[in-house]
Amino acid sequence: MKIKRALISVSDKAGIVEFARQLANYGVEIISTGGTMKTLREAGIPVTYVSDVTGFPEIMDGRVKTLNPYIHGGILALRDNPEHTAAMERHNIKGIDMVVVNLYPFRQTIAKPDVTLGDAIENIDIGGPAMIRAAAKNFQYVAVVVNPERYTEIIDQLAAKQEISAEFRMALAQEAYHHTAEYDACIAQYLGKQLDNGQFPETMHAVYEKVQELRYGENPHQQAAFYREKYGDGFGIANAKQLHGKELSFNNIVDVEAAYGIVGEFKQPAAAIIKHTNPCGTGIGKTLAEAYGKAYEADPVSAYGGIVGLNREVDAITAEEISKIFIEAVIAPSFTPEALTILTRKQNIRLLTADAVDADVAEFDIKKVSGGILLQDRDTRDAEIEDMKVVTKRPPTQTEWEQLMLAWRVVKHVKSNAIVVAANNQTLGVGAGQMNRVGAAAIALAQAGEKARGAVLASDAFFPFRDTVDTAVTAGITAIIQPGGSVKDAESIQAADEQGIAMIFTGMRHFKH
Ligand SMILES: NC(=O)c1ncn([C@@H]2O[C@H](COP(=O)(O)O)[C@@H](O)[C@H]2O)c1NC=O
Repeated sequence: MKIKRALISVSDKAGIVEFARQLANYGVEIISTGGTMKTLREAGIPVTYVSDVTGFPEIMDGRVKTLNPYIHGGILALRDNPEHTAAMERHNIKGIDMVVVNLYPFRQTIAKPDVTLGDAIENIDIGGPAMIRAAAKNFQYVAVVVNPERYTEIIDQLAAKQEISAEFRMALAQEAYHHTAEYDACIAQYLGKQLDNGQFPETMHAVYEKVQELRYGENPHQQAAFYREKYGDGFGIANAKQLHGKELSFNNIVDVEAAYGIVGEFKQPAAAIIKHTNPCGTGIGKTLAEAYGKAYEADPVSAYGGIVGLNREVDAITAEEISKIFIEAVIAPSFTPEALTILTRKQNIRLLTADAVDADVAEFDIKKVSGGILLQDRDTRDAEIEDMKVVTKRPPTQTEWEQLMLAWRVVKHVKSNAIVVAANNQTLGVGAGQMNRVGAAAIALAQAGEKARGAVLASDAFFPFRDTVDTAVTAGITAIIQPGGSVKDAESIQAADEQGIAMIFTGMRHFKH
């Protein structure tokens, strides 16, 4: 299919002069709207003004410029349909074989802090999408170009064969419909916000772009790919930079997310080691190396093959410690050059940096169920000592308070039913994903062993019975943090008081399913 006439009407004029010049060199006649025409003519490229084709001026501040049968007939005519070609002849409509359009910058306009509804509305492109959709529908005969990144490939095809291949025209059409769909979705979302339709939209049009295909999914027999929000703010795991190591696996990505989530809870240097999305060890310290050492010591057996999350720049001392065992991946805000030298000695270890997600980012937590999704706010509420209530006769000591806060911050990230035992700025035992709470406590306490004597215990949800308190005290726990709210709270409090331990209620639950 030879390209004889091209209509170019672009808001983003990047690369357009060079592209149009090349088209002109191949003998393509170029038609353009006012601004584009000006840009091209100033560059010395011959251009036919769209008004000279339509016989009509651009009117109403450009709201109507290409919405005309001379344009749309030229784009939509089926070139091998005698009725269509007869109509072209009868009405003196000439074919348009290529449409190069990018749209009024609606998304950029509404991103401006002082944007008015009027500005937004004026930036809704009408003529552009009409031409794009027409050209995409008629891709058998017409090439549609919405993405400036395609300019080079188009010129390459013209250089090689003087035409655009049928396969490429279809791919361009598909890209074009994605483009207009995204554009309209953005407008609908914006208008929904103006109408204050509530926090949860009636219809969701999320736009994700593929980051990479993965070797496999959760298991080798499952195929998988990784996507990120196309118009996100650039934070979080989907925007992490991989500095070194093997390609991330599906499970690595999930675990890296978990690791970064935990260490993001802490203001002081913190480290977490993740296995199957649960933290087998978490530590805090004055330095990152100290925090990592505590996280590792918490459960050295499970740490093997784990994913490490750190909330400070990784220094050489920490890097040396990490490189002592096999670790799958490390995520941190940054690495010093020395740390990178040490860690990259290991060929396979994946090293990632990412911007943590701020608590105030209005992002939904989304969970997939068959046939739908569940949306909720992210669980970002910070634990403040002032919000907590001492319910026992004995209040926690200062040290107990510190360890209780550590355990509480960690238990939030452990699969429910969850129990965390902690002392000396590290977790000692983690009971994750159990079907009853006392079972989770038994696992965490067994793992802590003798170290549970004088340690503290956190529970992600209330105790339905006093049995967990009794089990904890028997193992040597001296203070407990839990949400409270059970009908049998009084029995748990009595159990704590009888045995002289401290207990605090947070009034907030941290289930994680
Ligand atoms: N109204 C129309 O008929 C119309 N035809 C093309 N446009 C848009 O006008 C823009 C280019 O305008 P200019 O060449 O004047 O800078 C493009 O983003 C194109 O999508 C139109 N503008 C908006 O709807």
